[in-house]
Amino acid sequence: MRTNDNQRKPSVVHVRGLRMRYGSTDVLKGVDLTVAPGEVVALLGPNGAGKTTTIEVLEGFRKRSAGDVEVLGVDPDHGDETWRARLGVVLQSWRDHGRWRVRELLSYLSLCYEPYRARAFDLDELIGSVGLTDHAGKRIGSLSGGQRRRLDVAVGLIGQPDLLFLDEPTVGFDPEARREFHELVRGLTGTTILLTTHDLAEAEKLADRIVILVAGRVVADGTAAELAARIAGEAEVRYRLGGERHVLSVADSTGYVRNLFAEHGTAVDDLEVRRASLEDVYLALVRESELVTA
Ligand SMILES: Nc1ncnc2c1ncn2[C@@H]1O[C@H](COP(=O)(O)OP(=O)(O)OP(=O)(O)O)[C@@H](O)[C@H]1O
Repeated sequence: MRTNDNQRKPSVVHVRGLRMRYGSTDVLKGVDLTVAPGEVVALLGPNGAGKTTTIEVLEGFRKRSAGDVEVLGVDPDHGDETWRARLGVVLQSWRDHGRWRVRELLSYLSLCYEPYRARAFDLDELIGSVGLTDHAGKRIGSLSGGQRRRLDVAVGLIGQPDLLFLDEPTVGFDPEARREFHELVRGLTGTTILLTTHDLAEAEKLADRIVILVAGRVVADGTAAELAARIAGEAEVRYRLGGERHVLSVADSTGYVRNLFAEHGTAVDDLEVRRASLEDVYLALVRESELVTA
């Protein structure tokens, strides 16, 4: 977590018993979610689990069917312009404004936030912080996918938001652009972020806390290590001894390895201890929850 006294501060997002119904279909069935100031929370879940719906309710884009929701201390159904100006929203990449130049668009958008600004704002600093200084004079239509996404983030940050929403931010990125984007987000120290993603490595890299949503319900909420502890009874230990390969699952891997070395010393070779990855944890939790809700 990027701030150490989050527990004592009021939460940025506070959701209790959120329900959403489209026609006769319940899409959110009582979601509880808390995000503390400065925290980065990743919302994971299979297609159709309700992630975007949840985010859209929090952004005030959708009216919920039931439940208590506060974002920055305000019910999103009653959020005014001042409240809205405190939110940053990065939607899945948009393709408008191709003829505008980067700095020109950001400068124009920045003016819209001027009446709501509490802090000094430097446009070139923002452009620099998303790594677009060398592209500030370029037409938006000529940017690469990764540069375009940086611009999306700059648009999300232009109002100096207290809370930033990132909806599947790196879809379609090549590995280099993805890594650069992750560095960019990790550099936004102090900004509270709620992101959705299908990329588990991304969630693990960026998020302080992971919330897994399945069929409209939160089935897990914790750090990646806490989630792993929920299912990871055993670790896999692999090693080579006297030319023979050994692979086995053990509950106490540290104790096992200690005994192994005490008994065989330097004859043990190629040792690997593998704990459950976030992907193992995620798939186990989703399967378990789908069995319960089936
Ligand atoms: N306007 C709508 N009217 C009716 N049903 C809707 C509407 N919007 C979303 N849904 C349904 O609500 C469910 C949740 O959708 P949502 O987009 O929130 O899921 P998601 O977890 O974000 O999925 P994905 O990972 O595919 O983006 C889906 O079954 C979807 O079909």
